[in-house]
Amino acid sequence: MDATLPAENLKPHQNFTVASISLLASNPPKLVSGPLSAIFGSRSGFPELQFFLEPDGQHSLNFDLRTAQLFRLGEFQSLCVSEGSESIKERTYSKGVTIQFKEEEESSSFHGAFEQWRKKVVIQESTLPNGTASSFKSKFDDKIEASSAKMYFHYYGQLLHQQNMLQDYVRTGSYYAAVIENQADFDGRVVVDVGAGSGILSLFAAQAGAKHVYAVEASEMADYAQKLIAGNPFLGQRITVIKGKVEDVELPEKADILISEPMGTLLVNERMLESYVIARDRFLVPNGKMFPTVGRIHMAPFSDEYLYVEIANKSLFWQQQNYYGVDLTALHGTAFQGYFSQPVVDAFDPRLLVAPAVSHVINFTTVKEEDLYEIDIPLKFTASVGTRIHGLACWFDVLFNGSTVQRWLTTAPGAPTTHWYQLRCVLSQPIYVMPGQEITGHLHMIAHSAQSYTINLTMSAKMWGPGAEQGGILQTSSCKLDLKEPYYRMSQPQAYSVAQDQQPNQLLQSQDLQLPSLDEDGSDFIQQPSNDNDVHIL
Ligand SMILES: C[S@@+](CC[C@H](N)C(=O)[O-])C[C@H]1O[C@@H](n2cnc3c(N)ncnc32)[C@H](O)[C@@H]1O
Repeated sequence: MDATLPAENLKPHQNFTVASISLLASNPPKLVSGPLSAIFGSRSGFPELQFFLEPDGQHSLNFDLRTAQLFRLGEFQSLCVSEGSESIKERTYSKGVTIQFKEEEESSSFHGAFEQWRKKVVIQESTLPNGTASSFKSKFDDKIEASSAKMYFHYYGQLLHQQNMLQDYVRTGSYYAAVIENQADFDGRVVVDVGAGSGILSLFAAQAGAKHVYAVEASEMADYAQKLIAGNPFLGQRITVIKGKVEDVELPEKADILISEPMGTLLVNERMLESYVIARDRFLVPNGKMFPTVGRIHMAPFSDEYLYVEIANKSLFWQQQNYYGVDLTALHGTAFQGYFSQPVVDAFDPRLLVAPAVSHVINFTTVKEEDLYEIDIPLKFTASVGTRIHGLACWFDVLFNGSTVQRWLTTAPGAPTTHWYQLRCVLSQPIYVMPGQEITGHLHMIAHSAQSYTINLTMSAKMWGPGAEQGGILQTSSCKLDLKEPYYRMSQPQAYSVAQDQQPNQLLQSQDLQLPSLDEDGSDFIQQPSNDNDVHIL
C-alpha cells in the first residue's frame, strides 16, 4: 500500500450515491433499493464506510475500513466484505453487501475513495510517535465485545457510580495518602491518570506538585472530569483531560509516573489491569513509577454452613411439583448448578477461614498484558481445624511503592470494608478435612471478551470418614464460575452470627443435606440455620 499520500488529501467525509445494495447476511440476500447514500468518514479515529438504508438516516450498515475489502464483480457491481472475527485458525466475514452502481464512472470513483480511506489507516500507523509499526486496530476493540464495552463505559459515565467509588473512603483515602506521602514521586513530574473517571486522582497528583497530568478517560465521565477540574483552577491548569481509551489516544510526552485505579472484584475483574499495562508500555518512561505498583490475590479455604445452605436453598423453588399445575422439578438440577456458578461477594468474618492464605503476586511494572489472559494459581493449604470446606475465599491488596512511603490498600476480611468486599467461590459438594490435613487444588481463570473471567476451581483433600481408610481416599470437588455474574450478598442479613464463645466453624452443620444431581427430583426442603441467639459481628 502507498503510504506516501498526504493525509490532508482525505476529506473528513466523502459522499456517494449508489443505485442499490444487497445484504448478503440475509438468506436470500435482501435487496435495498436506492438511491442510497454511502459515506466514507471516520468515527473514533477509524475510517468507516456507512450505507444509509433509509432516507431518514436512522438505519445504517457500517464497514470498518481497517478490515473491509472491496471487490469488483462487474462494471457496475462490487462486493464489500468486512472481517467479523479473527482467530489464529480462521477468519470469518460477518458482513457483506453487493453494491450496484448506476454508472461505471461512479463505480471507479467509489473504488478510488475506498482505497484512499484505507490508506489513511496506513498513514496513521506510520506516524505513531515511537515509530513502531504497531497495528492501528485498537487492542481494546480486538479483545472486548462491543456490547460489553458499551455497557461498561455507560456505567462509568454516570456520576452516581463515580460517587460510589469516591465514597469508599478506605479506597480513596489510601490513594490520597499514597500520593501526598510520596510527594517526591509527583513533584515536577509528568503523570498519566489511566482511566481518570471523575479526575480525582489527577487532582491528587496535581496537589502533590505534578508538572502536568494527562487524565485519560474513555467514558462520558471525561466531560464531567473536565468540569470538576475547571472548578479547581489552581490545580486544573496543570491537568489535561483526554477523552478516549488508553489503548488508542496519543499523548504529547512520556510520563514519569502512572496513577490508576484499575482493580475489579478479585483484582482482575473488568480486565482493566490490561489497559493499565498497555498504558505503561505506551506512555511510561523506562523505569517510571506506577501507583499502584504491585497487586496480590490472596486465597484461603473457608467453612460457612450458612452460606452453603442459603445458596442450596435458592434452587428449592424448582422442586415444586405443582406450580399452577406445572411440575418444575426438571429444572431443579440446572438451577442448583446455576446458583453455585455465581461467586459470592460480601464481607465475611475472617474466622471462617480454615487455613493460612496463599498469594499470587502480579507486578504491574513487569507483567505482560498476555500474562493476564490466563491465570493459573496452584493451591496448597493445611487445614487448621476439622470441618467441612465450602470453597475458596479470595481478596486482594495493592502496594503503592513510593520513594518515601510504601502503602498497602487491602480488601482483606477483617480489615475496614471496601466497595470490593471479598469474593467466595462456593463448591456445590463441600469437602471434609481433619486438622492438619492437606488441601490442594487450582484456581484457574480465563479472561473472556465480556471484560471478565471464567473461573475453574478444584479443591482436593484426603478424606477421613466412616468406611474410608485413613488418608486413603482423595476427595475432589470442583466448580466453574463466571466472575461477571456475582451474587452480591451484602443486603442479606449477615451470616457470621455466632454466639460469642462459639467458633464459626462449629456452627450448625448441614451434613444431612440432600445434594441434588442434575436429574434429581427430590422434594426435601433444606432448612435455613436458625438465627436465634445471634450476635452480629459485622
Ligand atoms: C474504577 S474507575 C476509577 C476512576 C477514578 N480513577 C477513581 O479512582 O475514582 C475506572 C475508570 O477507568 C475508565 N476506563 C476503563 N478502561 C479504560 C480504558 N481502556 N481507557 C480509558 N479509560 C478507561 C472507566 O471508564 C472508569 O471511569
